Amino acid sequence: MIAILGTGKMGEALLSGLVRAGLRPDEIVATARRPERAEALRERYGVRVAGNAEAAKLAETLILAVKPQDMGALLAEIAPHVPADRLVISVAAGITTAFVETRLGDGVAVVRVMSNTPVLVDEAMSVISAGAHASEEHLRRTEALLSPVGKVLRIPEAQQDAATALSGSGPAYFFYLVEAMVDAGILLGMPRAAALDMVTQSIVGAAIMLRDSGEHPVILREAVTSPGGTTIAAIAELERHKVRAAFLDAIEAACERSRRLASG
Ligand SMILES: NC(=O)C1=CN([C@@H]2O[C@H](COP(=O)(O)OP(=O)(O)OC[C@H]3O[C@@H](n4cnc5c(N)ncnc54)[C@H](OP(=O)(O)O)[C@@H]3O)[C@@H](O)[C@H]2O)C=CC1
Ligand SMILES: O=C(O)[C@@H]1CCC=N1
Repeated sequence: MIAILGTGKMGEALLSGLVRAGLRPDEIVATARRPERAEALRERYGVRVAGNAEAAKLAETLILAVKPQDMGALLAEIAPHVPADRLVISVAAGITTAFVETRLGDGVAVVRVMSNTPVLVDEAMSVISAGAHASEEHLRRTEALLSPVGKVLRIPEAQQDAATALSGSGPAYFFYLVEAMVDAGILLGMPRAAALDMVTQSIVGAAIMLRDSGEHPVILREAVTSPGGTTIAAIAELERHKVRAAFLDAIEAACERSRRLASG
């Protein structure tokens, strides 16, 4: 039995992925703070819903998916009900494995995960790190849960905040970029729906080329950039507006925020 504690956006994305991957709904128990939310999850997926303490007792694997600010309260609530042989997977930004271990005690195995919302389309990027008591087997169990919904990479825990800033938040940067490009299309008099189609297909095509060609992004960009042409006119403006520097600063800020999240 797998429990998802705090089934909001990320918890539900993971839950739907587990169901798509073939887990039976009766092998999953979900918890939520509001009864109407729990009821909606039960109706949508046929999973069992329960309180946190009951779910912690029932499941061998617990996925903690509350916001970082709510993690202390959740751990205090479940600590008396988590036997030492459980695997506890935390997907919260900024929450260290030590934070969870200290509150659950007794050598419980903790794996820290940073995934992202493309889990909804089985294209997640999930990075995982073992806590002090998590073994190779615990990492394998975590990989088995996450690999049906995307790519999984093991990283040292010291890199988790950087990964949160890059791939955890990453999809938001691309959506933001799409919004901006569609607005540019509107500025040029393009209908919104057509502009969105053009930008979406361009980003999908570019992403697949990046993933499947094995080429460096610089090579792929240079192939689009004709001497004296349109692309270099646009790139010159992006450079003039320091867009590259803005990305460096933005992702550094996200990493710094991740580091501070556990303290509220
Ligand atoms: N969204 C994303 O792209 C990503 C999020 N994450 C991480 O996932 C976690 C959740 O984020 P997200 O899904 O966006 O946030 P949400 O607010 O959508 O989900 C958190 C859920 O937990 C519920 N909750 C809070 N406290 C409790 C409790 N004590 N018992 C049961 N349920 C509780 C909340 O209930 P209520 O609705 O009543 O507040 C809410 O539904 C965060 O830690 C975040 O860092 C990681 C990667 C990507
Ligand atoms: O914005 C956040 O804090 C969460 C973590 C990574 C993506 N969303």
